[in-house]
Amino acid sequence: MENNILELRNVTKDYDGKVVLKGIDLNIKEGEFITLLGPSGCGKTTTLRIIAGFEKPNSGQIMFEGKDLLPIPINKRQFNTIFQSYALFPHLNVFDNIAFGLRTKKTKKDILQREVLKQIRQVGLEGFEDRNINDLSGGQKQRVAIARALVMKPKVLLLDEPLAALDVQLRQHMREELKRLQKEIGITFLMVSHDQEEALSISDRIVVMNQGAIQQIGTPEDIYNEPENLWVAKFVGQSNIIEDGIFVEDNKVKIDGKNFVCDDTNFGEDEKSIDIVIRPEDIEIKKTNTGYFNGTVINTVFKGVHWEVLVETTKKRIWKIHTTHTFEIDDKVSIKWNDQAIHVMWKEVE
Ligand SMILES: Nc1ncnc2c1ncn2[C@@H]1O[C@H](COP(=O)(O)OP(=O)(O)OP(=O)(O)O)[C@@H](O)[C@H]1O
Repeated sequence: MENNILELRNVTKDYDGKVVLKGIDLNIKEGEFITLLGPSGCGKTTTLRIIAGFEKPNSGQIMFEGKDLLPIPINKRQFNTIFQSYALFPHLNVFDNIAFGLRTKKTKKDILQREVLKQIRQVGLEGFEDRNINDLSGGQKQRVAIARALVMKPKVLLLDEPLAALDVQLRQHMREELKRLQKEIGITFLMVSHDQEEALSISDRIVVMNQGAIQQIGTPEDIYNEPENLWVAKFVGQSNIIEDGIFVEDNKVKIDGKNFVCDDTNFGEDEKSIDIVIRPEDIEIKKTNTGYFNGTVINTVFKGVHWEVLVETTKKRIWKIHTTHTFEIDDKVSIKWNDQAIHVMWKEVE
C-alpha cells in the first residue's frame, strides 16, 4: 500500500455559488479501503462523483496513477461505481446483469462466460444465475451489484453508501463480506458513508468530512482514539466533553480543581481555550473514595453490549460511562481513568 493511485489537490466545487467542497487534499493509496465519513450534506458524494466523472470540480487537480484524470471521460476511467440503489436492470437475470458491461465491450463469449461465473462464485451467488432480479433479497441484489462492478476489473471501486438499503443484521454481515472481498481482490475501494460504526469496522483509513472540508484523515484507531478536534470527537463515538478544563502545563490538566496527568503537550500554561475529552468506555466506576471523584448513579440504560451509566459527582458534573457491570440508581460510587484517557483539544472557533 505504498503508491498513491489517486491524488486530489485543492479540489473545490460550488453549485450556483454555494460552496460544497472547500479545497480537498487527499492521497488514496493503491489497494486500500478508504471511507469518506461525514454527516449528510458534507460533500462526500460530490467528492465521489467528481472522481467518477459525473461532476466537474470548479478548480483543483486530480491525478490517477500520476496522470491528470480530469480530461478523461467517464467511460475511459478505470473505475466502477456501486450506488445505494444498486441500479440493476430489472428485466435481466443475475447472469445477464453481471455480463452487461462485458457485452457492451463485445467480449468473446467464452471469456465472458468464464469471467461472469468467476464473479458469481466470488460473491457467493452460485445457483442464482438464472434468477430474476426482482426475486432476490436485498443482500443478494447487493452481491449482484458488486459482481457487476468487479467483472469490469476496475482499478478503483467507488461505493456510495452501498449498505444503506439493508437491514441492520444483513448490513453487518455484508460489511465483513465487503472487507473480505476487498482484501481478496486487492483493488482500491473508496466508500462513502455517514455511519461511524460502519466506517470504523471496514476501513483501512477514514477521511472525516464536515461542511466541505476534511477534518481528519487516519486509521480507525487514530480517528477514534486521537480525534484532532472536538468536532471529530463528537461525531465519531461518544464523549464526555469538559469545556471548563484548564491546561496547566505540558502533561498536566485541571478538572474540577484537581490536577491530572495526560499525554498532551504544547497548549500553553494555564490555557483555558481548550476542551478536554474523555470517552465513556475509558472511565471506570469504583467504590466510593477509591477513584478521582465521588458521585451518585443518576441513570442507567442497557445498550446491548454494555450499560450506559450517568454519574453525577459532588462537583455537580455529570459523566457518561460505558461499563459491563450493572449499577442501581442512587448507588454511591467513584470514577477513575488512565492518563491516556484524557484528550486535550483547542476549542472550536465559530
Ligand atoms: N446537483 C446539485 N445541485 C445543487 N446542489 C447540490 C447538487 N448536488 C449536491 N448538492 C448540494 O451539495 C451539498 C453536498 O452534497 P453531497 O451529496 O456531496 O453531500 P453528502 O455528504 O454526500 O450527503 P448525503 O449523505 O446526504 O448524500 C449539499 O448541500 C447538497 O444539497
